[in-house]
Amino acid sequence: SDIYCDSENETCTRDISGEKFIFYDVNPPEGFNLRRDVYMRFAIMLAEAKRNGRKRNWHLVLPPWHNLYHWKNDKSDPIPWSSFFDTVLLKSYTSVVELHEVFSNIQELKIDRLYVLQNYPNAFENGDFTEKWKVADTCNNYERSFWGYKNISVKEEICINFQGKISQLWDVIALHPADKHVMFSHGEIPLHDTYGTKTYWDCRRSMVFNKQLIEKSEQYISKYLNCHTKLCSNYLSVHWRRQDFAQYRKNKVPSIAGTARQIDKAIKNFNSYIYKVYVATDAPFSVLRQLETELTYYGYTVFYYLPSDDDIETFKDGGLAIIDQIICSHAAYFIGTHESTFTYRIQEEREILGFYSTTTFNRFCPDKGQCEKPSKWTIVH
Ligand SMILES: C[C@@H]1O[C@H](OP(=O)(O)OP(=O)(O)OC[C@H]2O[C@@H](n3cnc4c(=O)[nH]c(N)nc43)[C@H](O)[C@@H]2O)[C@@H](O)[C@H](O)[C@@H]1O
Repeated sequence: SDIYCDSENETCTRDISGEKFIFYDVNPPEGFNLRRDVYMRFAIMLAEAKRNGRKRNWHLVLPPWHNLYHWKNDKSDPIPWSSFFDTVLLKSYTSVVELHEVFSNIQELKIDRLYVLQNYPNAFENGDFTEKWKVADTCNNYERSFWGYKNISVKEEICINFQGKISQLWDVIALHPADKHVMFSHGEIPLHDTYGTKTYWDCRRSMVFNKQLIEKSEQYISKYLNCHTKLCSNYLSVHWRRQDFAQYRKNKVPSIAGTARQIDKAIKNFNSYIYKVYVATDAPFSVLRQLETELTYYGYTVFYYLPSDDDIETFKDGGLAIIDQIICSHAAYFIGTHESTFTYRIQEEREILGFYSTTTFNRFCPDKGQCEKPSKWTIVH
């Protein structure tokens, strides 16, 4: 009803004059996989309101991937969500738009209100964590980058101390009911209304990777790992997070020899006919080769995805990480890294694929000391 076509020029445009948009941004050092969770919080907030017949004219703007701290190769242009995800499926979950789509009708964007979210100085005032928000007296510095877009500006900035569930943001938005473009910075501060519920998983299932990434990963699985189904039975996969984890969490992650030992033990306990190990890692190549040597000693053949220059150009750091995640998610058995959101997203993917959760919620332990079992976030249909 809001689409107007000009039959002479054979063009159609959408009248967006009555439409309203939520923009959000995330703390710069946060990585790709936490950002995916932050997206879900906003998408669910909007979807749930719409499910209750409210906020029909509201849309969520997908913040482009720009200047991610871990993505050394992708520092220039903002990357749209379609480079990584099937946006048709994202849109089927709730009304989301890419930022470049917002600019299909306008040259410049003035955001009515930018709410800079910030934590309360003491989250447990009086010993309790209570949900609350208020306009803050003092503001933390927030550097506006607008994902590299030079034609975005803000009419007014308001700092909000915030703690608790994301749906409270509707009350914040209600401070200025006439606003059409509202932005939240530090989108990671508000929490999910419910975690691990059907609502969570309905949204999670709509986050399907794009076709090129799926095809590339499936080609690898078929060609090198010799598996031609979704639930492979002939290889084990690991997400071996190193870099800052190996440096700053020494007592939480295993040594290289310890890693190989744990992989061997897991295979012997699970299915001793497996002899292929797929390693997804952010470790430097020399360290990966050391792990390979250890695993070869145990009799395993080690696989990893080494992108060509063309692959790097096409898929970018984000796509290469996703290819690793997809290959891990199809393995007969998976071992991940404790407290890594990269690992969590693989575990979710495996839940969606239908693996037994005993093959999924496994973690590397430190060589010595305590090793509590990983939490199990099993799927709800
Ligand atoms: C402790 C926190 O951990 C958080 O990391 P964590 O949850 O593992 O998960 P991510 O934030 O996604 O990891 C950061 C980035 O590291 C690369 N990376 C990590 N593991 C792999 C892998 O197996 N393969 C490939 N190709 N790339 C990998 C990838 O670019 C990913 O976007 C950090 O984002 C935070 O800054 C903080 O350091």
